[in-house]
Parts: sequence; C-alpha cells; structure tokens
Amino acid sequence: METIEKVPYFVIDFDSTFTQVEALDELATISLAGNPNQQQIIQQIIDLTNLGMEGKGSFSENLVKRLQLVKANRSHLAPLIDLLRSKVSKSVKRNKHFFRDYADQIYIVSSGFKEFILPIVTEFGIKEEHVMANTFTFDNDGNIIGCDANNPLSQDKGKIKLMEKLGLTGDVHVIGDGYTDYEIRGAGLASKFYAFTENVSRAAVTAKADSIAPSFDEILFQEKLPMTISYPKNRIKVLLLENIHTDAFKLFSEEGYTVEVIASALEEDELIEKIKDVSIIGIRSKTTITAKVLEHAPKLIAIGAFCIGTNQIDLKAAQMKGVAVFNAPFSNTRSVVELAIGEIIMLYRRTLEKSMQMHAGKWDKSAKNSFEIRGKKLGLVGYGNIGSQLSVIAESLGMVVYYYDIVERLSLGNAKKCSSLKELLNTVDVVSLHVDGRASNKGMFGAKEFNEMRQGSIFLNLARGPVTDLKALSENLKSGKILGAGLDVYEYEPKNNDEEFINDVRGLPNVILTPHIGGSTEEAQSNIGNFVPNRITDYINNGTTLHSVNFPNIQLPELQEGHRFMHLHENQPGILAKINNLFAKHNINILAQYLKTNEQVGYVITDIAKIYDKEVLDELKEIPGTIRFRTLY
Ligand SMILES: NC(=O)C1=CN([C@@H]2O[C@H](COP(=O)(O)OP(=O)(O)OC[C@H]3O[C@@H](n4cnc5c(N)ncnc54)[C@H](O)[C@@H]3O)[C@@H](O)[C@H]2O)C=CC1
Ligand SMILES: O=C(O)C(=O)COP(=O)(O)O
Repeated sequence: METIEKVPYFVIDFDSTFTQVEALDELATISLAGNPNQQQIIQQIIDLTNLGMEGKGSFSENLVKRLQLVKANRSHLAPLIDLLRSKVSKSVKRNKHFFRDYADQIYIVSSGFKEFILPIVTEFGIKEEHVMANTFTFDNDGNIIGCDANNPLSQDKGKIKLMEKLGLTGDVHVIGDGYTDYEIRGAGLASKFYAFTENVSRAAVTAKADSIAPSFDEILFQEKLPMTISYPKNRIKVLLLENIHTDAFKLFSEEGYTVEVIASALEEDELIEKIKDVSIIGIRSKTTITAKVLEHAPKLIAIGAFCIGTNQIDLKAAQMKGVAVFNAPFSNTRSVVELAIGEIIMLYRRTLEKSMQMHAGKWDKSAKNSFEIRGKKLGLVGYGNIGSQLSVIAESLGMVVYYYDIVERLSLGNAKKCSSLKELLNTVDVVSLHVDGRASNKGMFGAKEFNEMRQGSIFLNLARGPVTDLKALSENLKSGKILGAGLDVYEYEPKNNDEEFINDVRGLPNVILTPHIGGSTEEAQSNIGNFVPNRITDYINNGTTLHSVNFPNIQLPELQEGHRFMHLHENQPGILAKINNLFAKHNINILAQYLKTNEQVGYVITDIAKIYDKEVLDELKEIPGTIRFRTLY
C-alpha cells in the first residue's frame, strides 16, 4: 500500500474497545456459574476494573485481586473466547478491512490476557507479534493462579513501560477507553489519544482525550483512511424541538447520531443560528421552516414533522434544496377524533358551564338547552384521515354524518357526501373542521359560512387556527346563533407553556378552549416518536422515501452487495439518459435501477458493483439540474 508511510501506528486497547465487554468480568460469569455469591463477586470485580480504568489505586494489586476473585480454570477459556467473538465492537466488525489492510501499523496493547485476546484479534488480521498482553499462570489442575509478574503489563504504569520497551519510531495514536491508555500519551509516547466511547464513556478519560471517538468510523474519518460507511454517524447532528417524545431521542441516539433536544419552538433568527450544522431537524406544528431558514442549513438532509400538518414548512423550497420532509400521517388521528367526540357531547350538555357554576357553589339542575348527540347531524369539512375516522365513530354513537371535501373521497358507513360547503352548512347541527393548513384555507370559514349554519348549531375547529375567523365566530356565539364551540388551534399560539394565551375568545360562553392538544396524548406522541425517526433513518440508510411529503415516494429493497447512488434532480427531459451515459462511459455495470418522479423533481437510484471508477462521482454531481447526490456503501 503506497500510503502506508504516512499512516501512524495505532495502539489499540482490547477490553471495552476492541470488544464491547471486560473479559475478566465475563470470565467470572462463566467460572462462578452456580456459585451462590456470583453476583456479589462479579460486582466486586467490576468495581475493581472501574477503579483501574479510571487510573485509581495500584494496577498490579488490582489485577491480582481480580484474578483471585475470578477463580477460573483453563476449561473456562474456550466458552469465554466464543463469547468475546460475539462481542467484538460493532464499528470494529464493520471496519474489518482496516485491521487487515494496516496490520503493519496496528498493535494491541492490553492489560488483559493473550490466552483470550489472540484468538479474537488474529481473526481480524492483526499480527500475533503485535499483540502485547499478559499471560496467565496455571497450577497442575489448570486453575488460573496468577499472571506472569515479569510482564510489564502486569505492573503499575505497565502500558508506559511496555511502550518504552516497544520503542515504536514514528507517530503513535492510542485508542482506548481507559485511563491507562491515556497515560501512554501523557508520558509522551504517543501524539494523539482517542477516548473510545462506543461501549463505555468514562469522564476521567474523555477529559484527557485529544479526540472523543464514539466509533472506529470517527477515527478512520479523522485519519482520512478508508471507511466502510460513507460518513461517521456521530457527525450527523439531530436537533429535536417542541417536546418531541423521548423515543425519538432514543432511536436517533441508537443510530449513532448526536442528538440535541430543545423543549420549545424556535423563532426564525434563532433557528437560522442553530441549524447551521444540523443534518436532521425534528419539529411539531409550532416551528416554521422558511426558505430563508433552509438557506442557512447547508448540512440538512431531512426534516421530521412529528405531527400531521406540514403547512409550517416550505415544502417546495425544501424539495429544491434536496431536503426530504417526513411526517406522521396517522399516528395522532384517533386522539383528535376522541377529543372532537368528547367536545360535541360536552357542548351539547353545557358541561363546562355547569361545572364552573358548581365550582362557584351554584346548583343549576335544568334540561334547558341540553341535548343528546344521538340523531344529530354532524357535518365534516375535510374528509381525510381524521374526518373519515370521526365519521365512523360518530355514526356508531347515533349521529347522522355529512361531509364535504374538495377532492373525491370514499364515504364510509352511511355518511352522505355534500356537493358544496353551503349545502353541508345548511343541513347539519354540528360543523367540525378537518381541513389541512394549506395557504388557500386561511380564512376559509368566516362570517359568510357562519351565516349559512343553522340556528343553534355547534362549531369545532381542531384543524388549523388561520382557517377560522374568530371575530365572526365570537359574534355568532354572542348572538346565540352558535350554541357552543370547541377550539384547539389559533392563528397565533404561544411559543411555549410560559407564554400567556392572549385571544378575544377568552371568556366567551360555552366555548371549550384547549391549547392545541388534539394530538397530545401519550399514545399518539409515542407513536409519532417512533414513526418519524424510522422513516428518516430508512431514507438515510437506504434511500427509501416512503411517506415523504415532498419527495417522490419509493420503497427500495435493502442494499445487498454493492454501492447505491441516489440522484435527485429537477424533472427535465434527458437526465436519466445522462446518468446512464456516464455509467456506460466509465464501464460501470448497473445491478438495479429505480426511478420515481413528481412534477418538480426526479429521483434515480442506481445500485452498482463495489469496485468502480470514482471519477464518475464528480461527473454525476455535475449533471445540470442535479439537486442532491448521495452514495451509500
Ligand atoms: N389539533 C391537533 O392537534 C391536530 C390537528 N391536525 C390538523 O388536522 C388536519 C387534517 O388532518 P388529516 O385528516 O389527517 O389530513 P388529511 O390530509 O388526511 O385530510 C385533509 C382533508 O381536507 C381536505 N380539504 C382541504 N382543504 C379543504 C377545503 N377547503 N374544503 C374541504 N376540504 C378540504 C383535503 O382534500 C383532505 O381530504 C391536519 O392537516 C392538521 O392541520 C392534525 C392532527 C392534530
Ligand atoms: O398533527 C398535527 O398537525 C397537529 O396539529 C398536532 O401538532 P402538535 O404536534 O401538537 O404541535
């Protein structure tokens, strides 16, 4: 390999770095199986290991104590090795080629034992003579009774002594999770120390690190060496706003991304500042993502709307910048439906008013202006996922359902379709809005529409605030034309729970006001918190755009062998031909190809063999009309 001179020596720790576990702890689990004090002894061993890793106490005494507690026998080593084989760190496994290709530069320096380290690391191509570790001593019955005390690694400051003895000339970079790994750098025997935190992160160690590496991908990225994945995942920053469910944090963190959480929404200028280095942003209904915000988001790959509505996002600008937007179209629909049903009943029975009177000590037992919902006519404006679900449940409670939608929708049960909004308003007793928040729906329900409603009817808006003219509603409530109303959404909504809700509807009679909580149930939020991250990681890891609200939707098979090229471009004639001409020019064999377009953009996904002429990458990016080009490998 021509570049080998430039590559430093890598001195790599074994326990909790090369593998996910501490081998002596695992050995104790095997050797003490059946011992009634097993858990207690293992805990003592773990505590001693942690002391050692944090650089506390005498290392050699600590090692002797641990071996005494482990009480293992030679026969326990085979099951230990089997276990360790399955516990090799994920990013080590993923980058197996690195250990083989740079074997001359790689040393394992460990205070563990060759008896279990060698069988594991040599399978990765690491040279036996580059494995520096302790060896056990056994009695005649094969019991482990100690370790070779002459080996520097069994002594205090052992790694330093070993490295001095080893005398590597040239740049040395140490990778490990323990304080003793740092000490090599501290003693001036290495020029860089990576605190490896994929399996365990110790504050005493990370504090001393030149760099914190949550995976080998990060190390290879920093060292500019070939990686198995396209980009270290910890460099993908996720910003979650507006109290998004903690499952989303968990899922993105498990993916290896770096996640920041902010409880409230952000204003445009705050967002512009924050979004600079963000790759994935998660928002709910309150954060507006404008074209200007997108201009300041050079790294943005995807936006997750952890809700249904996406009217708060400039979808077109996002599309033309190659930023995919995903939402959760079904996860909170049931919650909205249940709230709407509850409110219709409450409003017909004037429950809120009576409850407030009772709290003030007033007993007003009367049936005046209180009604059952059975037999009442419910008019749904917007018969999408929420409207149609409400239709079914309302009908099962005995309501007669009418609906009006601007697109053709299948009527469920006995629901009757109205051919105009006016027809619906003239017919029904309860009007419930379930339209989306597109710009043209602003002010769609005002004085004229209230005027068309029947005397004594009920009005609900759990859709979007700007859709309704609240001044007109308030006049109709005061005049008694509208018997009651349920409002969950408002043209201006407070940014967070500390801001006062200021609105003229405060204090109106028989109006249920809720703070945009139609979709705020534990169930819905947890459903959404799982749904959206999965769509985004499917897109990032596989290219699948299913459920994207601004990209052509395509579900791709998993990439098996090969590399995947994803090319998003303006939808102009001839681009697919240009892409394929480049493949032909570079003699690249196409394993599979997929294409999906919408009016504005085309999305071409091509799977090719792993070995190819890299020049094609730049040429693909340069095809006029290219919006974004990504590779997966
Ligand atoms: N209060 C809350 O917490 C929640 C509010 N929402 C709001 O509810 C809206 C509806 O949700 P889904 O039913 O899931 O959406 P959807 O997209 O499935 O249905 C919306 C329906 O409204 C129709 N529509 C749009 N404009 C119309 C108009 N002017 N007249 C008649 N029909 C019109 C559409 O054709 C579509 O069929 C969301 O867009 C969101 O704004 C959604 C979830 C929670
Ligand atoms: O799902 C929607 O569109 C909603 O309106 C719910 O929004 P939220 O997540 O409560 O901000």
